[in-house]
Amino acid sequence: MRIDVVTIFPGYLAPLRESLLGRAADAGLIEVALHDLRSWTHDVHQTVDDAPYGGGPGMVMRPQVWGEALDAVIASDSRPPRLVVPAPAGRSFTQATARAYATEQRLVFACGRYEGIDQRVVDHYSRQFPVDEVSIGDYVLVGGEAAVLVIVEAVARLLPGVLGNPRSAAEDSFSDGLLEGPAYTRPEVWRGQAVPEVLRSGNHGAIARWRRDRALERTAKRRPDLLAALPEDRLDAADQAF
Ligand SMILES: Nc1ccccc1-c1cnco1
Repeated sequence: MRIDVVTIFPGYLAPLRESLLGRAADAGLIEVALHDLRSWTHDVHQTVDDAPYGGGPGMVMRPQVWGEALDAVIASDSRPPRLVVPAPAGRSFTQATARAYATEQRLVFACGRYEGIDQRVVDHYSRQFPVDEVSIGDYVLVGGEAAVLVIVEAVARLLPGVLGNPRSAAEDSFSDGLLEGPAYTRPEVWRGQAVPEVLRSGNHGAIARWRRDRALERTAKRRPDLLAALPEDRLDAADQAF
């Protein structure tokens, strides 16, 4: 997979070259290219934003700069892109989104700052490629860069060969629609707290049941919305207690 990120703070995306993603890039599983939006400005101040039409607070990013940047970046590789624009008004980015993005040959991220990017940029490219405005949560960031780090990590870990243990991608939180329950490791007792007996019993059926119950309990308490969204056939008779 090829990933391009256009941003006015390329240094912010340096972590994409570290650890997990760094190894994946070295192994050629992911190709990450960072592009400084200001490279496509032509004035001495490298202006990327301007006052919003209709007035109001903040600044809007200019369409001309984004158009030249995205034209150049998209043309730099033959793989057809999905353009992803992190935005507070975007559709929610979920594990399902991550799974869908993991099937793409190429993702091009446009990192907006200030009050966003002139809408005509998204409208223009939507006529040529799939364009998604996505939100990673209901809070306000200064720009899209942090969201790109989140999205790229969630997507890259699903790519074959990126994770050491492929099973964990399939079994992690949200993959069965529930939150993961509590996890324990040695020592057996720590500050007077013992590991639940069942986990040391060697009874795999009982352990699986206990883990499912803890996941259902935690999901019912912390994310009842996830429980309500579960398809009927995903809950068996023993689950009905939640
Ligand atoms: N708040 C923001 C400001 C700028 C670009 C993205 C966001 C965002 C993305 N997901 C939540 O917020």
